[in-house]
Amino acid sequence: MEGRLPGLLIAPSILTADFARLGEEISDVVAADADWIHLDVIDGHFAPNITFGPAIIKSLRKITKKPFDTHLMIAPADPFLAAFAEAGADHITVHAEAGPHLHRTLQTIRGLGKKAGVSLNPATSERALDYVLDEVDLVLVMSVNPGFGGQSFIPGQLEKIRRVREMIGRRPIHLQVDGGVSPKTIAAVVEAGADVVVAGSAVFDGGGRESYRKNIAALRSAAATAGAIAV
Ligand SMILES: O=C(CO)[C@H](O)[C@H](O)COP(=O)(O)O
Ligand SMILES: [Fe+2]
Repeated sequence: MEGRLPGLLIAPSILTADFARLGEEISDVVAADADWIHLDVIDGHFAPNITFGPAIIKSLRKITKKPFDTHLMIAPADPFLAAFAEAGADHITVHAEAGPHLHRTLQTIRGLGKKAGVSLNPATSERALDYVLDEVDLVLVMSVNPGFGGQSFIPGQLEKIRRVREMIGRRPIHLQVDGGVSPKTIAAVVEAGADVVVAGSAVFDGGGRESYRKNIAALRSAAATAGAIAV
């Protein structure tokens, strides 16, 4: 497909969707060519917002078979991993800052039969991944501080994305970037090494599947110009 970067996955974040019509909103982004559905779980303790938990995810599971990419901004995460797995999460990503036993947490997620992800806040070094990469299926670099959609991309995170890409080497690990990704920033993110981008406000703009289709297509074609766009 013209303007489409092979291998790039787009994961719309439902944080900026209309929560009164969440099922329809998910059907609409699926119809609009989303690859994964990114579910932001926030507890008001680890990050300053409160969203939803396993019960909502279980209901949404009926809407689509697309991978549910679950971003846990909660601490502690360990007591809730089984509930998110049972609710239908496919990927469970925890924050490196959320608990003292990251290695054990990642082993638990894989033991539940799910893909294990680690997320890094903007102030967290990529060195937090040392000694756990063999337990990881996905690294999520936050390009905003966690909690809210619609924030501005933090350009300093591009250097971290490049370093994580180098650390991953030939391992089969996705490198995902989340926060402030738009047609203006996506090329730089992809050029730095991301193969999965999360986008909330850039996708859920306009309302309805035709707008979402245009928004996702705009992200894909901007990504395909990697090299030409600065942030
Ligand atoms: O994890 C998140 C916030 O904590 C969201 O996934 C992220 O902010 C997406 O929204 P936007 O693309 O509007 O920045
Ligand atoms: Fe997220």
